Amino acid sequence: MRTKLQLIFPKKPPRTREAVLEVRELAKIYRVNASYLTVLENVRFRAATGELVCILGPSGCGKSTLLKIISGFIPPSSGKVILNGRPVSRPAPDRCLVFQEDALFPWLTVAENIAFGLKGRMKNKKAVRQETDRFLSLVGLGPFRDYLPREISGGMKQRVALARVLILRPRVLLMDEPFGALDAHTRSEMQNLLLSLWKKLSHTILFVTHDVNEAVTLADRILVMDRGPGCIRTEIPVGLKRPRKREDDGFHQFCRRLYKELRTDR
Ligand SMILES: Nc1ncnc2c1ncn2[C@@H]1O[C@H](COP(=O)(O)OP(=O)(O)OP(=O)(O)O)[C@@H](O)[C@H]1O
Repeated sequence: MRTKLQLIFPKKPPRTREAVLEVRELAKIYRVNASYLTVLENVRFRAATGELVCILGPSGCGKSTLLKIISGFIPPSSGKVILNGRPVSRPAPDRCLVFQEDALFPWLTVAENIAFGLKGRMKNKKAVRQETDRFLSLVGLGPFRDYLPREISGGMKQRVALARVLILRPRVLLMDEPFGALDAHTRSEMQNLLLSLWKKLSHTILFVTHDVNEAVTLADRILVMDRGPGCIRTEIPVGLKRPRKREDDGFHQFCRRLYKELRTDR
């Protein structure tokens, strides 16, 4: 049965772009001591090439578990993840995961951290340097190329974390509350940076958050999850024009509707 809010929100327009990622009837059961915990049940959705999809849901609904399965770090108990027509069975550079606390290599400089994943793939040192410079500049860290991670701020570390995965040209970028530990101003700067990189590089992004404002700022489409066990309750296309401004009435209205959708007693 459709909820009241599903009736208020416009239906997603027909997808014109090819699906790059398909999650089919995914379930995950963890074994904890002697008992079993069903964390995900019947999760299914698709993400088109170049689409920015936010996954929004309460704590413990299985958002991180879902991203770990899509990245191939853990297997599902049943169901499948299909990327470009092929089932995912292990981690691969076509799917890169960025976490809230991204551990950079502390003994490498900013530029060396960004170049790290390229070295096994590109033999030509000049080409590695050129690519590294390009990504340093894309994330605004050109002047900091020789700094060590301990010498830069939390926001700058997340820029390095972003650059070092984007340089690998993943088909799908998986982001697990990547800006959750940043102050409000830096967080907003990082959201703008992510949007400008996404516009330039047009990769598909799955972005997990429990911040309604963040989801409305970023997403083409929001998947709202429920817990106990985790499933996708509804999909909401965000029809607001970009760039989105938080002070706009349309933005507020959208957030209010989403808050309602997230309430379990609605
Ligand atoms: N390796 C594991 N073994 C057993 N249970 C786990 C494991 N990983 C996660 N869980 C459980 O699965 C449930 C979902 O966890 P998960 O981290 O995926 O949720 P989440 O929605 O990302 O939460 P949050 O928003 O708080 O980060 C929780 O009850 C958690 O305790």
